[in-house]
Amino acid sequence: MSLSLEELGWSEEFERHFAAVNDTTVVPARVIRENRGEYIIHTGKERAVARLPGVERIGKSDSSEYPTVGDWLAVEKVPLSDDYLIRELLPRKSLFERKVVGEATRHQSIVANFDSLFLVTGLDADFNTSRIQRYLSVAWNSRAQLVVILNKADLIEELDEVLAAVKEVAKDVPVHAVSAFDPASLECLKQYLGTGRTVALLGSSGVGKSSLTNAFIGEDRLLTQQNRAADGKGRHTTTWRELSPLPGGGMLIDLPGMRELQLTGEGDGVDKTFSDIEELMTQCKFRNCRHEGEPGCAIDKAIESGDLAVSRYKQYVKLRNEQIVAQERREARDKIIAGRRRKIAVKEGPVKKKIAKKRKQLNTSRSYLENLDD
Ligand SMILES: Nc1nc2c(ncn2[C@@H]2O[C@H](COP(=O)(O)OP(=O)(O)OP(=O)(O)O)[C@@H](O)[C@H]2O)c(=O)[nH]1
Ligand SMILES: [Zn+2]
Repeated sequence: MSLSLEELGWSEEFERHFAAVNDTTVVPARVIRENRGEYIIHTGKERAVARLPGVERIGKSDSSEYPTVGDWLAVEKVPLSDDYLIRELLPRKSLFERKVVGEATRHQSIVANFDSLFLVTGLDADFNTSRIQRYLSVAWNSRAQLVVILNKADLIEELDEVLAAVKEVAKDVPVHAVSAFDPASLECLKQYLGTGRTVALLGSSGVGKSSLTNAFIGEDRLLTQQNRAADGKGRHTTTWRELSPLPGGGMLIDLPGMRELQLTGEGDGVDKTFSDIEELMTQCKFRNCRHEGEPGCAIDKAIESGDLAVSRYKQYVKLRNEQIVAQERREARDKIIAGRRRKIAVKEGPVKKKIAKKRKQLNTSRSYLENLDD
């Protein structure tokens, strides 16, 4: 299938980056799928396979240095072959990464260069606002427009109540209640789509991402592509994820369902998701306030007056603590890597001090929190 570069999401920004590569043997291409180090790209003219040169396949300290779905590349045709060689990874305008399951600190890039990230949850028995807060915290610094999507709106009666509760935690992030089975309800999402725009869907397994994708792409087309992907290399793919063009313009990708999204300790947006609480903390009378009922504690006062919900505060402390632990692990790992690279001892003092300081700021003890009534 032929698609113009603009339809694939090309823009002046990438044009500039591409021009800087300054190599007449390369053409631009977008990664639409990744398969264990093999990339399916689209050049605007054709779909093809692209690979990294042998020497670059290993040895990068962070996986975000490798191309991922959504990336724009400068690629060069391999002589006497249909394949391409990856010459350059163009700078990204947005990136979403997550922690690799089972490994404390390694990151995995998931998708790049998307304009909007749909954080999808289902309005069924599993629904809770804490998960939305977690998703917002993890995704905040992806540099894309975040949108909270409440799917399965057909299942509940007290929709207004739930919407109000979600808007409360989402602050300035738009919230839409939809049903994948009701096309009219999806109209409100068209504003994020259209030619050149890329949308990524993120959410736990079962929230209805595939159903939404089907609704946007059109079931027939998705099935056709799925078959092609499965038989293309004779491989069966269990997790389906490919950047797909939409009939109405724009590109969409359904990210694999994740059980629990974890903070990475770098660039997390807990502070931004809970900016009201961070702001309050600066107003406590004592700079080293533990927020455990000390005189002049602004948190205490806000809880008392009902301006701050205890549940919101508890969720904040939980996510911040998680972030600090992730950060410690990350810093320890970075130190080991740096030490190995330079083969010299790394001074630990300053890092430890920094962590100790951060810890102190969040000293509200577990027992104190547990005794606060929601
Ligand atoms: N009532 C209702 N059910 C829905 C809606 N959207 C999806 N479902 C159902 O929810 C279940 C899960 O939907 P999927 O689209 O497979 O969910 P998913 O998020 O893609 O799940 P994974 O593929 O595991 O990541 C299916 O039984 C769907 O039929 C909706 O808007 N309303
Ligand atoms: Zn305080």
